[in-house]
Amino acid sequence: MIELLDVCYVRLGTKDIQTSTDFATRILGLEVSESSRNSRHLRSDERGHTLYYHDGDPNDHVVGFEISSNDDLDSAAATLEAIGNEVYRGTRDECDSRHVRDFISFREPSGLKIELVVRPEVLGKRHFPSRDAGISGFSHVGIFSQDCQRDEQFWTQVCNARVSDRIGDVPLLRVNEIHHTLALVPSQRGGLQHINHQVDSTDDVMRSYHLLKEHNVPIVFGPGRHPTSGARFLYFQGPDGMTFEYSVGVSEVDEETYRERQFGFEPFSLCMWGAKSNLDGLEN
Ligand SMILES: O=C(O)c1cccc(O)c1O
Ligand SMILES: [Fe+2]
Repeated sequence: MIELLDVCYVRLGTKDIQTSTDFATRILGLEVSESSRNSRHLRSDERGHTLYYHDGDPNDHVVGFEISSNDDLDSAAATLEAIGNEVYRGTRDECDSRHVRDFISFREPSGLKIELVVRPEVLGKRHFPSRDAGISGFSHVGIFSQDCQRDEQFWTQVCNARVSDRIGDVPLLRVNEIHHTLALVPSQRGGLQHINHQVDSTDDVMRSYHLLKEHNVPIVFGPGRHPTSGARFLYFQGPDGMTFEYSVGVSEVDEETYRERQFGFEPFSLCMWGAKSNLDGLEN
């Protein structure tokens, strides 16, 4: 079994690196930690980077997960190859550009590229974002799934993820004590559905709601509250059509006593305040 410790970064291609950087710093509230002609590393917490933009195809998405050691990386590679996945080992240069000791990559069943990473860099220097959005860190991703039941099996049976809740057949999956690190959202396509950052307070969610509207950033869903994790949330659209979420108050799970719950596939399962969802794959 592959043991995922946490999600550690997202890598996104973009047709316009400057527009994407401006959005990430001036609107979303991240900090540029490294910059080259065709790429930006962006910080949201103590980690060296949690989002990476590079010149390229906006449909090129990668999600990185941390695992604990090189031994675990070798056994993960063997596990994935044994079930028919092609596994790629990162070169020294590729590891250096990610600020990780080692990584492998493969494609999950719906086609999204996943990197399993050992020893991602943490910085002693305090995170100092360019806009005070109240971000406390990168927390979870939604990924599109062409077959939620098949993909849930992959994540739970190969990668040791656990189901915290299901909304219809949409599983919210945890890899540690946080309610979910991964959500599988039905779609014909693969790739990333949304990128979540936690903020400090409901005030931060509401302050951003007004700021985003002032800047004509499309609001996709919210403000609202998820009955599943308990988080107050706001979803909005960033560059290249990517959806970003701010949320606060996501619950933690006691592994010994928690039992997964089944929510109906209906609007109040997504928002207990009654907001209507325009989320791709979760419209109501
Ligand atoms: O936080 C949640 O519970 C949640 C539920 C549905 C979809 C999401 O993106 C979520 O973050
Ligand atoms: Fe989310």
